[in-house]
Amino acid sequence: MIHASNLKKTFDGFFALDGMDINVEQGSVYGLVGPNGAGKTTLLKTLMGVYKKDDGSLKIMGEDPYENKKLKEKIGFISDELYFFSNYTIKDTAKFYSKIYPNWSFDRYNSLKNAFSIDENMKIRKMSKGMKKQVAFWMIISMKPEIMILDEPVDGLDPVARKSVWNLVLQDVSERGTTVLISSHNLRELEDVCDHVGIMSKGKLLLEKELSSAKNDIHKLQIGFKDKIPKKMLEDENIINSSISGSIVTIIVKGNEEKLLEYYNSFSPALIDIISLTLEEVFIYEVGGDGYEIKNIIL
Ligand SMILES: Nc1ncnc2c1ncn2[C@@H]1O[C@H](COP(=O)(O)OP(=O)(O)OP(=O)(O)O)[C@@H](O)[C@H]1O
Repeated sequence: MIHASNLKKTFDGFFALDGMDINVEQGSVYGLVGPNGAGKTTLLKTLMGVYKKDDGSLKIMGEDPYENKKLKEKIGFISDELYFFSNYTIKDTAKFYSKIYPNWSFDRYNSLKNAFSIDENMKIRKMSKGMKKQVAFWMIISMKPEIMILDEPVDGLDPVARKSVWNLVLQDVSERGTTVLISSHNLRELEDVCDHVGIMSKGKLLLEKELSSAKNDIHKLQIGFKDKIPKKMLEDENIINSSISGSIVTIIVKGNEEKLLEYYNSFSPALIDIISLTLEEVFIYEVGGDGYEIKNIIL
């Protein structure tokens, strides 16, 4: 759905995108994580055709987005800075969007009134930052776009509103197969909603992962023995890291959970526990030697 490779974008000779690659498949919810200045907004604005790429290849639904009005009608964008006509009410804003987006649905707009519980006759200029964000979600879901591109979308929303907008987005994904690309500083926020995560730093993608496989591949085991820890057990080549404290060994190991338990149980431990890894830990172990770099980025 979204395919970019070796994408470059400069500002006065500075490479804000410096060989960026990204692949977002249809129906997936892709989280793009990176620190301040990584180039997330520049990427999203290039995808939206707001910026013209300097180099590399970029295709959205097989087309170049730059100055491509027809394509943009199929994409809903929540920018880091929201642009609304401040004198418009929500209702006026909905009418305005209905003329731009051919898939716009007033049925959907009306059905969402309860979900947002903001008076549709309220003027945008009277709204708080969080209320405007909610209006942005109300509009984008009513647009029924094929792709949603969301730049730091839940910044400024309280936890209840966050939960409610994520539910609406995920419901849209499951009902219509919408493709969603979300940028955020917060890996934890994305962990619950995304099926793919890309880590970006200095204009490049460091790592891209499918989350279900990421979490199933690496395990943390705590194994306790009454007597000595059998040395042979630690010769398993899938072990990424191990530490010993008294008669307990903690290991981070790659592989299938059932097979691992079978292997480690064969050493007759007194106890064996599988502890779930956080996504941050998975990424850190995954990049191995570069772990320090990634640690600074995602924690
Ligand atoms: N219009 C611009 N003119 C000049 N430099 C820019 C412009 N937009 C972005 N940059 C530079 O490009 C780099 C990437 O910025 P960008 O806003 O894309 O990062 P980001 O990952 O979205 O950061 P944040 O998380 O802080 O929003 C930064 O060094 C920034 O200073």
